[in-house]
Amino acid sequence: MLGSVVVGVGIAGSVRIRDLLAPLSSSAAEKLTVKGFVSRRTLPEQHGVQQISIEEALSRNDIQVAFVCTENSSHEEHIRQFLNAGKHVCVEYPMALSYSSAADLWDLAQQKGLVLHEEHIELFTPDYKQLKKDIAGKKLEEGSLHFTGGSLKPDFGFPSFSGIARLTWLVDLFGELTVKEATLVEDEERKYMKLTAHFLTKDQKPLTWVEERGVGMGRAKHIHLRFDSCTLTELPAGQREPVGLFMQDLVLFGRKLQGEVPTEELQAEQSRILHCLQLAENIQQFCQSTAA
Ligand SMILES: NC(=O)C1=CN([C@@H]2O[C@H](COP(=O)(O)OP(=O)(O)OC[C@H]3O[C@@H](n4cnc5c(N)ncnc54)[C@H](O)[C@@H]3O)[C@@H](O)[C@H]2O)C=CC1
Ligand SMILES: C=CC1=C(C)/C(=C/c2[nH]c(/C=C3N=C(/C=C4\NC(=O)C(C)=C4C=C)C(C)=C\3CCC(=O)O)c(CCC(=O)O)c2C)NC1=O
Repeated sequence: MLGSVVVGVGIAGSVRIRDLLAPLSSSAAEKLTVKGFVSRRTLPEQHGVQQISIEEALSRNDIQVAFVCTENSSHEEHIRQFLNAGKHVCVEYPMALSYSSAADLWDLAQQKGLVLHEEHIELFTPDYKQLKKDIAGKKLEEGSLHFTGGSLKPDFGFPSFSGIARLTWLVDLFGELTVKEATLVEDEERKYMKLTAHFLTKDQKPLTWVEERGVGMGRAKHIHLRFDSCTLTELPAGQREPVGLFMQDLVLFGRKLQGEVPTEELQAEQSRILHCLQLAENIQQFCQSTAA
């Protein structure tokens, strides 16, 4: 059994505590237990789990794993602390707010012989799984993905990083991309922002990503994907699954801890994650150079 600590008790951290207390039976998630949680606030017990200090979490021998569920701006620092203390880390996406930080963290995990796992629940959603099946083997001519959602606090980072899940979809579906242009429109008073990024695929086909957030905007994704044989204008509705998204991620992390995930799969995942973070950084640079 591996003892774990959950750092940051917001939406994601609370789900992690709940899932660790009731792991999917007969899965690798059952190898994890929860020993405590860390928060900047003083909180009561969460489902019988007690608050501990970060120092205790870092030093206790019965804690071998940390779940980093805080705002994005503090992920890097928390990951570094726990890896340096010899603990495996599962972090909610994005692992860092720059490409070079992420690459450094990965080197550190490798040096220490520890698992560093970045959660990507967007790849487990029924709609995504169905979309991926539906377009398998088709040749993209051009496409767009438009996300809308409520406004985020500033410590979630530049929108190409907080929206890394949309980039992950595009890269997982269409392979490596090149950023051609990106712009950001912001209205701080209205807490509104719209990021538009233009990419080319390896086959030189154009793809557009729009990430739009504002107070009261509903969480939604709109697609327009034109292939050689057909055009998709709506996300397919996938079959709802009995196992929750964060639980599916927990099982994957558990399998990594057990050494059950093949090296090629780990390497492909790491390349995808680093490529997405590189794209996020390129987008940020484009936006900042046009803003200057
Ligand atoms: N909510 C969701 O469905 C999903 C969230 N994520 C990721 O999960 C992470 C957290 O997001 P949410 O839970 O939605 O945000 P949230 O705002 O609900 O929670 C963040 C929590 O971390 C706490 N925190 C911040 N700094 C801390 C520190 N130094 N020590 C201890 N606690 C600290 C805050 O008080 C807050 O409760 C983000 O990285 C996000 O990208 C990823 C996928 C889905
Ligand atoms: C209701 C308020 C609500 C909040 C505050 C919320 C926050 C929230 N959801 C996220 C992702 C996500 N959130 C969900 C799904 C949910 N997440 C949930 O909290 C709930 C109730 C669902 C409903 C099933 C999914 C699937 C992702 C992954 C990215 C995606 O595919 O959109 C993220 C990470 C950044 C991002 O990708 O946008 C945040 C901060 N989600 C919400 O729905």
